[in-house]
Order: sequence, then C-alpha cells, then structure tokens
Amino acid sequence: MDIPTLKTLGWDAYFADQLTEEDLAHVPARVAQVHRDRLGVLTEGGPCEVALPNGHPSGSFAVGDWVLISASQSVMQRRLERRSLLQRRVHSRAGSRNIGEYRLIGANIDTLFITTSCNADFNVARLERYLTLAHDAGVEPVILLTKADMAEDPVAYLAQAQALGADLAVLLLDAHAPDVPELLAKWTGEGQTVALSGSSGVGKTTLTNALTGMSVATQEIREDDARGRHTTTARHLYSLPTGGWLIDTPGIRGLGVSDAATGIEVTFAEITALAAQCKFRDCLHEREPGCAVQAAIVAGEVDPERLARWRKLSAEDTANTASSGAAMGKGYGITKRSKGRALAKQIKTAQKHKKR
Ligand SMILES: Nc1nc2c(ncn2[C@@H]2O[C@H](COP(=O)(O)OP(=O)(O)OP(=O)(O)O)[C@@H](O)[C@H]2O)c(=O)[nH]1
Ligand SMILES: [Zn+2]
Repeated sequence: MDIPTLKTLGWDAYFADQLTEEDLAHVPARVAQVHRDRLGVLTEGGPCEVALPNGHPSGSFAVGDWVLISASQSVMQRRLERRSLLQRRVHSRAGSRNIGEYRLIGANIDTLFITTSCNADFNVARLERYLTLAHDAGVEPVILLTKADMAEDPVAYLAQAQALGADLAVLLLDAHAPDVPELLAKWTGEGQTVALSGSSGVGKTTLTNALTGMSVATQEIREDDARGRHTTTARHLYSLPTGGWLIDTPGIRGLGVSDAATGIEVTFAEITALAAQCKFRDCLHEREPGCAVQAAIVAGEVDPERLARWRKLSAEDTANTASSGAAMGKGYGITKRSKGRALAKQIKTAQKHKKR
C-alpha cells in the first residue's frame, strides 16, 4: 500500500474540528488493535504501538477509534469523539444481580454489512435486530444476501429484505464470485470503514477474503485465541485494496437488544411516524380509538406481523434496559443530538415514501 494520509485512514472534518490548539503538538492515529495495556495504531508515519496512561482501561477503546498520541509516538493522549459506535451488551452475574455491560465492537464505522444467506438462515426478525443495532450505533446498514447462486428463487429473498426499508441497500451475492469487490465498492472506497456481521456460515469469511484480497482473517483471530486473549474482542482493522477499511466483528454474531429505543424507532420508521399520529400519546396500538397504526393495518399499509415484531423487540429492549441501568454506560462517545438528527432524517424519509 502507498503511504497513508490521514484522509485515507478515514480522517475528515468531523475529527479535525475537535482539535484544540494544545492538540496540535500531538499526532492523530487510528486504532487498529486493542490489547490489554496498549493500542496498535496507524498513523501517517506508519503503524506503531502506544501505551495507555494509568486509568485508561483498554476496554474503553474500540478498533476504529481516533486517538491523539504523543509526538514521540509512545503514549496515547486522548480519544476523539466518535461518529458511530457499535457495541453489544454482555451479561454476567454478580451474586443474584444480572449485570449488563457493554463490549465495544468498533468505532467510526460508516457501514455495517448485515450478511445472511438465501436459505434457512434468512429471517426477517433477525434482520430487524441487526438493523436496530446499526441504526442505534449511527451506522448505515446494507443487507448482503449471500448464496444467491444456490437458491431457487433468490429474488424472493431480495423482495422480503427490501420491504424492510425503501432506502435500504440490499444486494444478492455469490460470495465466491470475482465481482464482489466491485459490487461493494460504493461502501469500501478511500477512507470508508465497514464492518461485517451475520450468523455463522453465511459467508463472512469468504467476503472478508474477497474484499481484502487475502485469506488472513480467520488465521489472525485464531492467533489471538492461542495467546489467551478474549476471543470476542480480538478485532482488527484490515486495509482494503479499494482504499477502505474492514473491521471484523466476531462479537455480533448473535445479539440481544437493549437500550436501543433510537435504533428501533429508525428501523421501524413507518410505525414510529404513524404512532405520532395516534390520538393518545401513550397509545399501545391495540384497540385504542384513533390509533393510526391500527388504521394503517386495516388499510393494508402495514403488515400486522411487522407490528408484532416491533412489539416483541420493543418489549425486550424495555426489559433489558430496565434490568441493569444499562443506559448509564451506553452511548458514550455518541451524543444524543447526533442520534436524534439521524432519527429525524429517517422518519422524514419514511413519511416521504408514504406520501408517494
Ligand atoms: N455457493 C456459495 N457458497 C458460499 C457463499 N458464501 C459462502 N459460501 C460457503 O459457505 C461456507 C461458509 O462460509 P464462511 O465464509 O466460512 O462463513 P462465515 O460466515 O465466515 O462462518 P463462521 O466463520 O462460522 O462465522 C463455506 O463453505 C463457503 O465457501 C456463496 O455466496 N455461494
Ligand atoms: Zn396507536
């Protein structure tokens, strides 16, 4: 690869605007690996490793983060505010209490490739979960439907996935085909960062190899396992020949939803928009008079199954959020304002589509 510039590493005005005069003595660096006591980073000068000052647990850093390091390139100084943050809740029990904490999966990711296959793996409710996770993180979701070459009627899967959002990008793929990098080039160009998610066996490794042009992914993850590092946090930032970056995300193969109200609102944007028109603010969209959601179901504009899935996911989110004060640790790095802005935009789009 050519010598990287900040721009090719994914730097832009969002990060530059955060720099103070004092910061100018430091060097911007992108986190490529998170180790127990240090970070592997990429700078314009090349890759290096930096120590974490006392009191900075490595768990508060994610692959993809932008940090400022000392000019001697030996110590991390501070982390810049994130544009997006993918994380997942991990459950552990302390005594009788169920403690929920967040494990960071990747930061400053532009696009999440949600991968599923055109076979029994395909599941609309699971796709909605991934969409919720992406929207809640401030990441644009793209659905990749692999094994299209093996399916009898791949277009039927395409139609079901596309029904989840008119603006949602959905692609049918044969992960082994040589045109995969070209088909995904729109999201993997210079400085763009993507992450891959999906259940086991859907083709994530195959796609990673296609995008990186190498077959390194699985090997590197295993190496880390052997040294006893927690497998789910051994993540890497891979440089792509197309100029972008790929974060592997072994941690989000299965997922529960918690404290993801924003993500649910965006994923189910048409229900969110309708709910705002219900007569009662606390309408449960069951049998209340003046319920705009039920009216849309009667009119055939909303699938009752979709409302049922919304209800189930919302209930799960509420239960998980309440059980552990999850909201406290969450959202750090992402302001409520930027989440709100993304939401407003998505809902506007949903309303626009409705009017057409
Ligand atoms: N025909 C065909 N086979 C595929 C496609 N995508 C993946 N496969 C095959 O499906 C199997 C699983 O693919 P992987 O890439 O290992 O899947 P994965 O998501 O990385 O699986 P885990 O590592 O278990 O999470 C392999 O034998 C692949 O060759 C596809 O689009 N078409
Ligand atoms: Zn209602």
